[in-house]
Amino acid sequence: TRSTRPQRLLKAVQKNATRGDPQSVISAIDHFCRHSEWAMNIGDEKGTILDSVVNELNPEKVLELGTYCGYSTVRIARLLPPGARLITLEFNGDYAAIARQVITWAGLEDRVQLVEGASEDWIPRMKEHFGIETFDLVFLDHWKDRYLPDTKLMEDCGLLRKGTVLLADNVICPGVPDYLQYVRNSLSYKSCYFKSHLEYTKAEDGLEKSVFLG
Ligand SMILES: CCCNc1ncnc2c1ncn2[C@@H]1O[C@H](/C=C/CNC(=O)c2cc(-c3ccc(F)cc3)cc(O)c2O)[C@@H](O)[C@H]1O
Ligand SMILES: [Mg+2]
Repeated sequence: TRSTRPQRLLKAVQKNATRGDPQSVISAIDHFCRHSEWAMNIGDEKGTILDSVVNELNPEKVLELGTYCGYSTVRIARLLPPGARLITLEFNGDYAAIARQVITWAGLEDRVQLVEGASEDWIPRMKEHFGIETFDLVFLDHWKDRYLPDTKLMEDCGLLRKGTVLLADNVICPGVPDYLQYVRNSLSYKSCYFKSHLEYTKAEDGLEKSVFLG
């Protein structure tokens, strides 16, 4: 049967990227998505905004919701100090299998914990299962109608501390209106919008950075 797009993306990484070189993995995926097949990675333009937020925060504990093929996982993990940890949640087994191989090709498996499961099942288990008290950074890039319920769940589970940053992809395209309204109007967040473009296109999209005020 025909291969899937994530399988073809992985092949492109294994063909064009150097093992242990995260930047070459990022470039190989961006080249594949620009010249072969579009895929819903954050991409190079929004990716540089993600990079700047990670570099500014220097986070020890990072949570990613929605791994997909592991592109943003590699972007984040490559900037983390060796002692830091990135937990990424992915409930589609096929995507998780691809992402594991992309992360390993980049040589970042020691900093990344990919959990195959749904965010709503695993957010409540972060403390007892991973010994995580609070996160320094959360990157939201999963189903758009899940950003708001999962944010409220993280609040309820005490996973956010004063200063925790939520960074959300796609706040314009496909859009997350209920989430945006919440973080922009809640007294518990200081929110700002980083205007950019939908990955590999000229369409407008952007990231919303929201600091939890406790
Ligand atoms: C139980 C559901 C909620 N919990 C979840 N827990 C764990 N993983 C979850 C997940 N939801 C979804 N996922 C996974 O996240 C990923 C989903 C991402 C959804 N992203 C998008 O729809 C998206 C879509 C676009 C897009 C934009 C324009 C367009 F014309 C077409 C698509 C661009 C993006 O950057 C996107 O991120 C998948 O790998 C999925 O299996
Ligand atoms: Mg996205």
